[in-house]
Amino acid sequence: MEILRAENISRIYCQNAVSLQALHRVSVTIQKGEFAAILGRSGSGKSTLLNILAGLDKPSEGKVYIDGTDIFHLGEEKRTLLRREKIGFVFQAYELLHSLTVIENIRLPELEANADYVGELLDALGIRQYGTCYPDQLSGGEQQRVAIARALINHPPILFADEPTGNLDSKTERIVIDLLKNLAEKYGTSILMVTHNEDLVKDADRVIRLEDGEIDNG
Ligand SMILES: Nc1ncnc2c1ncn2[C@@H]1O[C@H](COP(=O)(O)OP(=O)(O)OP(=O)(O)O)[C@@H](O)[C@H]1O
Repeated sequence: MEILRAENISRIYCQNAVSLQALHRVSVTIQKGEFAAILGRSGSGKSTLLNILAGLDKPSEGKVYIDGTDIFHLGEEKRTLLRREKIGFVFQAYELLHSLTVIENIRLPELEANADYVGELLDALGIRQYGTCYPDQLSGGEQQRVAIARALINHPPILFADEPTGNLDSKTERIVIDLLKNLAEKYGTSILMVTHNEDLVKDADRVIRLEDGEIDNG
């Protein structure tokens, strides 16, 4: 069963009267529960593709279906609601709110979140002791674990992660990737992770290689 299907995605950026084709007719399908990695060099279009698949940016051409819904056929408001219901997003730079505690950050996308589930995520990610701390008091790896908990709080069927360990040392990177994988397996979440690190893609069920904005099937 597929959770995401993208058909012939192209993205052209226009800047200073110059246009740049960042993606050219990229098609991708992600199955329920699958852990897929998008691998490619800097500038190959990885972040552009991830942002479009997550509905954060619009393609110049092409369609994206999440759980069967054509997301760019929806108006802005409905797309935001669909994102809230179906998508979790983990950013390289964590993007936590520094004036909120760890627990407040985690609950932010889902203020009605069940307290037991918040506790379960805190335990699973080994951050229960930091619940009332502020992000600045935590290490980078700990902050990324908070960001993963926040991304999972709404039980999304698909989790997008853009270089989630890009700011971490290799030991912490391993811990974060293992946690991400274990949680996704536990909750049946699909993961689509962008990386340029060949070592990390060994964990993935499937690797999608991007080169100059195109899928490299070679
Ligand atoms: N907002 C933008 N305006 C204009 N050009 C952009 C914009 N965002 C990205 N680009 C260009 O599109 C191409 C693809 O960029 P993108 O960030 O998707 O690649 P990437 O593979 O994620 O790179 P990195 O690994 O360095 O993050 C690059 O040539 C980049 O300069």
